[in-house]
Amino acid sequence: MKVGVPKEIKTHEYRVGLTPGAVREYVAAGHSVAVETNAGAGIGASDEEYRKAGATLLGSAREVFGSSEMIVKVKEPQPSEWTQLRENQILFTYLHLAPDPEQANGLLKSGCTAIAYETVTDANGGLPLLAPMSEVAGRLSIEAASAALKRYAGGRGLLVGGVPGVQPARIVVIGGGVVGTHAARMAVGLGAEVTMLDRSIARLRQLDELFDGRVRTRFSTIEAVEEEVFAADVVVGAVLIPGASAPRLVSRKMLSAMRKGAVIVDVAIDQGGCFETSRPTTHAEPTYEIDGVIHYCVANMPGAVPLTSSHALNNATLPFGLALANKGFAAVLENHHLRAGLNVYGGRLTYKAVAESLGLPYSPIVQAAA
Ligand SMILES: NC(=O)C1=CN([C@@H]2O[C@H](COP(=O)(O)OP(=O)(O)OC[C@H]3O[C@@H](n4cnc5c(N)ncnc54)[C@H](O)[C@@H]3O)[C@@H](O)[C@H]2O)C=CC1
Ligand SMILES: CC(=O)C(=O)O
Ligand SMILES: [Mg+2]
Repeated sequence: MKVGVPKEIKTHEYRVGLTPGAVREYVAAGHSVAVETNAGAGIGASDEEYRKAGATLLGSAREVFGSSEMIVKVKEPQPSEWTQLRENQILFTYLHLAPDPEQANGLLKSGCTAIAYETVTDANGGLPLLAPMSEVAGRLSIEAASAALKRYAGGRGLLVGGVPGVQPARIVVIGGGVVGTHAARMAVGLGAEVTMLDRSIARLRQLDELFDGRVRTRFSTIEAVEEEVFAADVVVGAVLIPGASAPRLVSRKMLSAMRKGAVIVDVAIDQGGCFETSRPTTHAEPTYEIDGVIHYCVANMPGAVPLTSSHALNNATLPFGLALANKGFAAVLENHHLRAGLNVYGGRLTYKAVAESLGLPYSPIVQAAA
């Protein structure tokens, strides 16, 4: 198959869809890979390294889109990219369509076959192509909170771990999945007082064991969220209902009763965010303030550490990408984990929670492929 890798164009996005190492694997499997010049600059991978790995370098995204049967990216396509996608071309990338009707419309119009990393599943009930970036974003969330808590940044002026004799920051993590767990690991490591909330009692039991009593766990109800948020110095939003818009768990009214100078890091912003007052920000201007509370809502957090993130992402996407390159759309029909990633096919939405969030018709894949 002809595989194409354009350079990422989202603000301060430095990751790349295929590393030179991954290109080598595709080429070894008999595929041709076209890479846009400078696509790997953000991870220090030169055009020469891509050439050595067996790629053909092309001077523009237009040539890459125009000549490839499958496009492998990192972030959701931007408006100038939707218009370059065509019928039956496979797009393999993060999409986060639920809160993004414009992108959804662009992809539906293109007729492309779009497989979203974030809804591909594995045999353990996990999301294997979201997990590596959730690990990164979870860990980064505490770095972001720590920066925003500084007084000059508008925060309360708290050191996350405190010092002997002075209490540390109270960090509340809503959602105890991959992001939440990695946020908690960093927060515990820095010496914060950590509370995790989740809707799954089974998950709360696992977290209790994992952290050996070092974090408090709490079942997530409106009352619990309210009590915890009011007493928090930092709140990390880390909930997910796969494919769907994030549930709004912290209202504007709750926010207004929070401590002044407290920080919220809404990692779930790529699915629309779990605070009523969240709106997506970029690494260029990551924070804003409402009611004295600092909001950090960067939708592509792992883009800030592209070297770590591109390798972690490629490790996870490689087997799925190779299956797509080897078998084309048949791979989607054959493998139910890859099929769970199919969000758009032939101008129809094939992922139920996405269609419901957007208020658009849903077509089961069997019907869409008929
Ligand atoms: N902003 C960014 O750069 C990035 C954002 N993300 C996003 O972070 C979010 C979380 O991702 P993961 O941790 O991988 O998901 P996950 O599926 O591993 O964990 C989500 C957790 O939320 C819990 N949950 C659902 N509803 C809840 C509620 N009402 N109250 C409390 N907990 C609830 C679930 O039980 C689950 O344990 C997703 O929206 C993901 O797309 C992930 C990576 C990067
Ligand atoms: C998951 C996601 O949105 C990201 O890695 O940018
Ligand atoms: Mg988006």
